[in-house]
Amino acid sequence: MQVVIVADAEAAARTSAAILIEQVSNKPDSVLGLATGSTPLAVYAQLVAAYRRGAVSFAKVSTFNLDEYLGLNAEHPQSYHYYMHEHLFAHLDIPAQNSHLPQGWGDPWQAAADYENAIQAAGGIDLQLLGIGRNGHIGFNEPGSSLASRTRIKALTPATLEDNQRFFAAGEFQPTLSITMGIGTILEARKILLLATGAAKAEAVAAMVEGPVSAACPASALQLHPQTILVVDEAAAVGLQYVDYYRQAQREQERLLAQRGQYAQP
Ligand SMILES: O=P(O)(O)OC[C@H]1O[C@](O)(CO)[C@@H](O)[C@@H]1O
Repeated sequence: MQVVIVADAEAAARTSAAILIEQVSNKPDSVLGLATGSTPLAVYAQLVAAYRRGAVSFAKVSTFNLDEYLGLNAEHPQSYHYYMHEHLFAHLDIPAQNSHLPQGWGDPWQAAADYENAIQAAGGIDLQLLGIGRNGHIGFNEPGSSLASRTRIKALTPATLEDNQRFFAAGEFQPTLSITMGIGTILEARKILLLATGAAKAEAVAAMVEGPVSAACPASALQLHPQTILVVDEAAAVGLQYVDYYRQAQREQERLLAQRGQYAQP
């Protein structure tokens, strides 16, 4: 896993957006895996800004989101369909039919199977953007999830329900079930970019990077993925034991890339 430590949440969003833009510039018909939650919001704002200044086009891109609540329709303000439309899709040139989210209504078993098929039919995900829950979840794969799991229904833990309670009004229906890509599904993405910021994520980040590969921390499964980049700010990196090494490796990587540029000169 490549660990990139940057100063703050703003720098983390900038770095992550640059990676996504590079992906789309290199492969305009990229299939992107997208995430929700508070963390990616600043990344999406950067993508919208880049699109508006003409730096990138998403006209050929397809997207697949990680997850959705069960029991909310696409118009519900807390649904991830609504979130993605509000924060990203309404502001970019992605054709509407190219954006996919798991369906939180109707037959969820059928929706899960259809979602897996749609990802396959699109040729698989080129770059998957992820956040991480305080309990180490990715998507809604809560602790205890099979590391080989596929898109399916998943019950939310009390910790996740509590974390997400702030988005629902008092007395409003808050879903306790979700439909989420599985960990096996996520691991099939060709590249993975996980973004984590703030002190509340430090423990989960340490477990993901330096703990054992274990269903107790679903994000630790990313240790098995050959092309994962983790972008963290200083606050989320405080629990990492080998932080000096990650910084050194980052410097070496930059030096090598600069050299490669030199060798590429005619
Ligand atoms: O970025 P936040 O709001 O801390 O959310 C943490 C995680 O919880 C989820 O929203 C649940 O799907 C993830 O997508 C996200 O990475």
